[in-house]
Amino acid sequence: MTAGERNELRRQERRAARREQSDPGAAKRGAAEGVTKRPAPKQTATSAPAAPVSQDPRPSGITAPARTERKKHRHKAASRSVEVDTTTYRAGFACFVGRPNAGKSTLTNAIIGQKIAITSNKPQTTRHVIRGILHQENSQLVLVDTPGLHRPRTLLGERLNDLVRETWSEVDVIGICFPADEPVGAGDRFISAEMAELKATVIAVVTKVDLVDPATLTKRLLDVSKLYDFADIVPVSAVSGHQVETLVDVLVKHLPESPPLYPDDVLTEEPEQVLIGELIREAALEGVRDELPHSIAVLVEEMLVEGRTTKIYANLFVERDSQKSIVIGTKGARLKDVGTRARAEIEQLLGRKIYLDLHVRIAKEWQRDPKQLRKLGF
Ligand SMILES: Nc1nc2c(ncn2[C@@H]2O[C@H](COP(=O)(O)OP(=O)(O)OP(=O)(O)O)[C@@H](O)[C@H]2O)c(=O)[nH]1
Repeated sequence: MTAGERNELRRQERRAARREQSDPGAAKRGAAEGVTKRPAPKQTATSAPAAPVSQDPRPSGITAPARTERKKHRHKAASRSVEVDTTTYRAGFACFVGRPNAGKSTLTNAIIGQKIAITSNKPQTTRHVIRGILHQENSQLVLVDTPGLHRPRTLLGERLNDLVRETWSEVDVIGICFPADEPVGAGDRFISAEMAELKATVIAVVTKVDLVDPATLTKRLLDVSKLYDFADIVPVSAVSGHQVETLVDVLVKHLPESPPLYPDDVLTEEPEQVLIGELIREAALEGVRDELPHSIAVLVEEMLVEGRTTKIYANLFVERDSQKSIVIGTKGARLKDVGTRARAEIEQLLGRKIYLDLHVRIAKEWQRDPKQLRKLGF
């Protein structure tokens, strides 16, 4: 071995030791991540029996509440001491798709039981692929959150579409979300048609059922059932929790038999800084009535732990001067408000006190500039 080779070997050993020190689970997770790249064989998913058909006058395949007495839709992480029976254990990836505002993020949060995806009543606020992991005794459900599919107008739009299609091709189950309070439309037909070529099992999720009466729901379920040959159709309300557990059961039923893909203490793969950035962006979007959602990006520049407080320095990027004034508001009142709301959310996420330093900056045309997009994490 040459001196150069010896040095390289030592460098590699040092790097591995550092990695292990800073994140002892990394090696295990790394191995698990490899599984996501596998050409996921659809083993049991396609052959799994359909969910029990209810007595309701609904199309076949619609899944009625399996257990009416189920208390809550929160799930505890499986205890470490639980022996995993890998012969019946299922693990895999699922994602929710659907038109903007269909309730995908809210549903992801309801299933994982922690605020990991970003919700807002403005369409198109979900940008990052955020994985939430639901650990149950005999299954592990990895939820991938994607933005919607759109006619791209900018480089960002194209990247987002690529991301969506890439995600669709990697998951085991796709749940198309149809809001119960809106009629089935062209967007729903477009998304359903996109499913034909995919290897994943496709189910329909009729969301926000708390907003409609039974007759409207029945009509919506029938309309949805005509769109595609869904493996199951599940009506849910992420807000009331109605049928959220049933939906989890259905998703899990369609996962392949597989050992766990992640250690049982992992809730999301998204780094803390990205989650914090998303919470700030969500706060900044509140009450904005124009096209601003597409133009705001947040980058958490630095996080410093000082005693019991974590200091967070973040930049809020907009594209134009006029947008900057909107975000800041009269005499800075709006930005102050954004900071207060974001701080409360972040403190809840981190479970400790934070000091938040927010700056609004202009990054001209960032949605069209590859360098800026990279910097902002796209
Ligand atoms: N009443 C009711 N409202 C819901 C429910 N699920 C979501 N919402 C509301 O619908 C709006 C959109 O929800 P999101 O979860 O952000 O929708 P999304 O599909 O992720 O939206 P995009 O990120 O735009 O694709 C929010 O205001 C939610 O609070 C539900 O089950 N019941």
